[in-house]
Amino acid sequence: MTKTIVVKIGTSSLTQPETGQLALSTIATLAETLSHLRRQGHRVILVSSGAVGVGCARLGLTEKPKAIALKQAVAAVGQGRLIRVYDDLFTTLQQPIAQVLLTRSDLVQRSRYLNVYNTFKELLELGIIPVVNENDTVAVEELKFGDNDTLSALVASLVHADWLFLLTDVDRLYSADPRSVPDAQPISLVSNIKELEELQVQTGAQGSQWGTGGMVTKISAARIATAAGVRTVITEGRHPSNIKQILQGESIGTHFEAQPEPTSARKRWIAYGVVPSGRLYLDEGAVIAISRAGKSLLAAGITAVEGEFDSQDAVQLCDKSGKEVARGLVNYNSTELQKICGRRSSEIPTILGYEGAETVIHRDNLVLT
Ligand SMILES: Nc1ncnc2c1ncn2[C@@H]1O[C@H](COP(=O)(O)OP(=O)(O)O)[C@@H](O)[C@H]1O
Ligand SMILES: N[C@@H](CCC(=O)OP(=O)(O)O)C(=O)O
Repeated sequence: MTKTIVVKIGTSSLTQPETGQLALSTIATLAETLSHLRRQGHRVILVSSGAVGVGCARLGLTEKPKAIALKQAVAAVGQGRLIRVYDDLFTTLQQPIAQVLLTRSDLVQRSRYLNVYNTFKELLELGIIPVVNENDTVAVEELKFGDNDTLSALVASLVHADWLFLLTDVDRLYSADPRSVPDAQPISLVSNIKELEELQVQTGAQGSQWGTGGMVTKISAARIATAAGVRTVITEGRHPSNIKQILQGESIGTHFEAQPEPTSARKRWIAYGVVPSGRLYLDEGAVIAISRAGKSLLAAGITAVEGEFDSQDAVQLCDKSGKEVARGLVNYNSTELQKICGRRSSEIPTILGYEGAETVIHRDNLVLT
């Protein structure tokens, strides 16, 4: 049966750790594996990191630049090199590819989000493998995916993928970073992401020398993808052909099972596509009403409003400790909400001088995070 498969490969697998030069045999095997999957009729998307790493190697830099402008310039050098190598390899295998560079702002506006979706759909229908990366050269700090684990999960969610493979420089997830904790225990299956809290998995804050985010961003990517119904696997990038074996049922790497009832595409866009422009703090009753009873948010349950936003913008909904519990699109702007928070719906027309919406966030526009 045809499956939609998103494969993300990190810098640590694409480059040789000692020299920073391209790991050509890995990239060639990856191209062979993905072309093979295409020939079997699967729809394949590659999310490839490496622009900064490859750019550094090209320019003889021995570590990742910290200054943003330099990093953006280096990425521009590296992305060109990277796509050239991919195109040569895939062309040798008669497999057409396309370069898709995205920024966070491409997913913020619903119309642009749908546009990106349509482009992917068209490319996949044409039998092309899109090679995706963040457009590092133009991305601004406030509107960045920041890491390609998150980007690949958002792409997998957008295209309703069946599988997301996160290829990295460890063979699977461990109970702690195996580099610093030699007796860390391997984890093969995560049926529910909440299990990881119970298992007290340690992920450290950083990745390898050239990587971004380490295991933390892979787990948060698995959370986004599995909530969208995408089975996610963390496995070793050095052996991309493992993907074929995994698809045949072999237990390689760490598998995160997809949630049985994925949230709707529109709610996923609210949760992960849009960037929230403010925060609403809720009292306990409101938290229970929206999270357990699936109710809409009313002004009475809001204790404080933070940030400036317009009606229909996205905001975070937080409990009294500041922990985010949900996100949603508001029916009032921040000035109006400052006036009506904590007040009953029947009082709103008198306070504002006009009839407003009955709810602050309708449950159709509200998603638990
Ligand atoms: N619990 C853990 N299990 C496995 N690896 C971990 C864990 N915690 C931290 N890591 C580290 O995460 C690194 C992979 O992340 P990263 O360097 O960002 O890779 P990539 O470039 O593939 O995105 C591994 O090299 C490993 O040292
Ligand atoms: N977009 C950046 C990669 C960011 C990133 O997540 O890197 P990695 O942790 O190696 O997957 C680049 O192409 O260099």
